[in-house]
Amino acid sequence: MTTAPALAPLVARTVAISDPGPLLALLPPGPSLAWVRHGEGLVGWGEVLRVTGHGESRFDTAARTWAEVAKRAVIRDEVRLPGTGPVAFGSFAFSPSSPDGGALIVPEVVVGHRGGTWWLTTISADGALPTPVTLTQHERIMQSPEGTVFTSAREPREWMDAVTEAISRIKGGEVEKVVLARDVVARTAEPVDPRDLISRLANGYQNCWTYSVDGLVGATPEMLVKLERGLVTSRVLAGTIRRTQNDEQDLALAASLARSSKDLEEHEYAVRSVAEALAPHCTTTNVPDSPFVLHLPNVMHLATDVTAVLADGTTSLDLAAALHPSAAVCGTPTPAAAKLIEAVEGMERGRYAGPVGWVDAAGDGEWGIALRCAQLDAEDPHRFRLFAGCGIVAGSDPASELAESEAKLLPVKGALSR
Ligand SMILES: C=C(O[C@@H]1C=C(C(=O)O)C=C[C@H]1O)C(=O)O
Repeated sequence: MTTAPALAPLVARTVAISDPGPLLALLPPGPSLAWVRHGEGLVGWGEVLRVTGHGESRFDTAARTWAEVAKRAVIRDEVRLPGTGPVAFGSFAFSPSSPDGGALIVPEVVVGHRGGTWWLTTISADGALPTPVTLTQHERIMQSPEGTVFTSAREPREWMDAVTEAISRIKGGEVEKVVLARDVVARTAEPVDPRDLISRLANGYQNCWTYSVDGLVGATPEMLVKLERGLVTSRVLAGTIRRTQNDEQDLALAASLARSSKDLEEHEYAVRSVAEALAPHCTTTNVPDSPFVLHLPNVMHLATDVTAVLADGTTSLDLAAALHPSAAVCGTPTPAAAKLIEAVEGMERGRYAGPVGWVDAAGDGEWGIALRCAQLDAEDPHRFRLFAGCGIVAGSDPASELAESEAKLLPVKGALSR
C-alpha cells in the first residue's frame, strides 16, 4: 500500500468474464469496497494505493493525484465501459474541519457488472503484472442479529431544542434552510461482518446505491453526480414523508407530499443549488418543472433528476467537489447554513453526508451522498455510528423532524437488529 502517487505506474488489466454470481457475495474477508444497485455496479478488495486529503483541499488533492496516477497508468482494457480499467473508490468528510478528510482507495481486484457484461480488473502498483485471482462466492448471513442496543448520542429532547433554535434563526433571516442531523450508536451482541450488513442493505433497499468505502457502509437514495461519457445526472432529494406500510394511505401521503408547500420549498432550494453548481461546467442543464415522489421502503422523498451535458474536461470527482455540500444536506445559503450547523448540531458528521463513490481513469464515475449509513468502528466490530438528518425551514416542527430522522435511521437499524 502506498500513500502518495506510486513511483511505479499502476498496471491494470480488465477482462470480460462470465457471470460470477452476485457481486456482493464475491467480497472476501477484510475491508470491502462496493457500489451496487439492482445487482449492478462494482465491488473491490485489496488496496494497492491510497490517496488522502484534508481540509478545504481534500477533494482537490485527491482529484489531482488521481488524474496524475490515471495518466501514468499502463492499462489493458478489453471491455471499455465506464468503470473498467483502474478505478478508485472514495469517501470524503462533510466538513473541511473534520479530522476524517477524504480518501481514494485503489483496490487490487475489481469485479463489475453492467447490463449483460461482467468484468474483472486486476491492478498492481509496483510496476509488475497484476496477480491473477480466482473468484469465490461467500455465503452471507441475511438475518439481522438479535440483542442490538441503540443509544442516541444526544438526548432526542436536546436535538429538538437545536431544531427549535434553528427555526427561530431561520425566522430571524439568518438562513432560509438548514439541515440538522443526529447520530445514534449501535452496539451489537455479537461482532458483525460488514459484508453481511452491506448485503442486507442492498437486499432491502434495491432502489438505493449500496456502498462500502473505508468502513462507511450505507444505502443512499441520493446521487450527487454521475458522469458517463459527457452526460451528467444528479438525483436531488429533499422533502420527506414516512411510510405507513398501508399502500392506500401511502398513496394519499405521496399526493400530500407533492403538494406540501413546506416540502416543495425545501426541495426547490436543493435543486437550485445543484443546477447552479453544475452550470459553470455544462452546456445544457435540464431541470424538470416539478419533482416526482420516490417511494422507498421506509420513506418517500420529493425527487428531481437533473441532467446536463459536460462542457469541459471536469471529472466526476471534480463535479462532486463542486456540488458538495448541496442544500439537501447543508442548507441555503450554503456558508451561513454550514455555520449554523457548526453552531447548533452538536456533533462531528465525519463522512456522513459527504460524497461517496468511485471514479475511473477517464474521470467517469458515480458519487452519491453518504446517507442512511453506518460508520464502522475500526477497533470494535460490535460498534457502529448511525446518522440521519432533516431539512429545516421556517414551517418545520421539531417533533415531526425527530420522527423523520427515526424513519431515515430504519434501513441501517433494521440491518443491525431483528
Ligand atoms: C439528510 C438526510 O437526507 C436528506 C434530507 C431530506 C429531507 O430533509 O427531506 C431528504 C433526503 C436527503 O436529501 C439523511 O438521510 O440523513
